[in-house]
Amino acid sequence: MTVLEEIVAGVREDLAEREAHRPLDVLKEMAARRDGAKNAVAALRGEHGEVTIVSEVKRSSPSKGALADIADPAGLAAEYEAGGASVISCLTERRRFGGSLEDLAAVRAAVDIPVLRKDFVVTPYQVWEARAYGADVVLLIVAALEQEVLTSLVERVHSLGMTALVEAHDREEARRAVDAGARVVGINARNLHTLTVDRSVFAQVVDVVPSGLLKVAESGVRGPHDVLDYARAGADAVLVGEALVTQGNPRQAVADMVAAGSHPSIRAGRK
Ligand SMILES: O=C(O)c1ccccc1NCC(=O)[C@H](O)[C@H](O)COP(=O)(O)O
Repeated sequence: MTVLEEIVAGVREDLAEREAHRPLDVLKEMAARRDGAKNAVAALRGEHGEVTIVSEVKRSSPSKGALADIADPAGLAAEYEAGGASVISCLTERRRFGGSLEDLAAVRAAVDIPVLRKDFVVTPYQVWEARAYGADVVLLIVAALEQEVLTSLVERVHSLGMTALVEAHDREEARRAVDAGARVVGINARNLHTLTVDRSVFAQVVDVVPSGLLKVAESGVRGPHDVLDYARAGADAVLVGEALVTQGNPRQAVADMVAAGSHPSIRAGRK
C-alpha cells in the first residue's frame, strides 16, 4: 500500500463514522446557513501582479511527524492574515495531520480571507462538509481520484460556489487536472511515494497548465528565497506549511514571504 492509499483508507474509515452520525441532509442545512463562499480565485490572483501566499495550519505530517503544538488554530490563522496571507489552508485530516473540521470552522470564524479545506477528499459528502464548516476552497488530489470522480467533484465544488484547488505531482496529473475543469491547479513538490521534496517539479510541470488558469506551487518552501524561485518559475501563488508553523513569529514569517512575492522584479515580470 502506498502512503496515499494508506491515508485515504483511514480517511474513508473516519468518514463512514461521520456519515453514520450526520446524514447528508443535515450537512446541507448547515451549508445553507453559511454566507456564500468567498472568491478565492481573485484572492489568489492578487491585485497588483504579486505572487500571493497561502499559509497553512499544519500540526503534523507523515513525512515529519509532529511539527507544532497548535493550541489555537484560529489565532494562528489571524496572525497569518495580519502578515498578509491571501488564503488560509487548514488541514482537516485527523490521523496523520492532526487536523479536524472543528479547526476549519474556528479558522473560518477568525479571518476574512478565503479558507481552504486541505484533506483527502474522495466523496461528495466531504465537499458538503467543507461548505458546511465554512470552506471556500477544497483540495482535490488527482493521484487519489479516478478521472470521472475527479471531474464530478470539481463540478460539485464549483456548483457550491467554492473553488477547487486540483493538485498534481507530474505532467500527466496536471493534464488530468485541466481536463477535469480546474480553474486553479496546484503543483506539489512532495512525492507521495517517497515523501521527498523536489522543488524543481513545479518548473517541469507548469507549462502543461494553460495561461488563464492559476498555478499554485506547493510544499518545500523554507523562506522568501523559495517564494522568489517559485515566482520566477511561473507560480501565481505559493502554499507554505512547515516553515510557518515551526518558528516563533508566524506573522513576520508570512510578511517576509509576502514581501518576496510582491518584489518589483516579480510584479514587473508578471504584467
Ligand atoms: O506533508 C506531508 O508529509 C504530506 C505527506 C503526504 C501527503 C501530503 C502531505 N502534505 C500535504 C501538503 O501538501 C503540504 O502540507 C503543503 O503543501 C505544505 O507543505 P510544506 O510547506 O512543505 O509543509
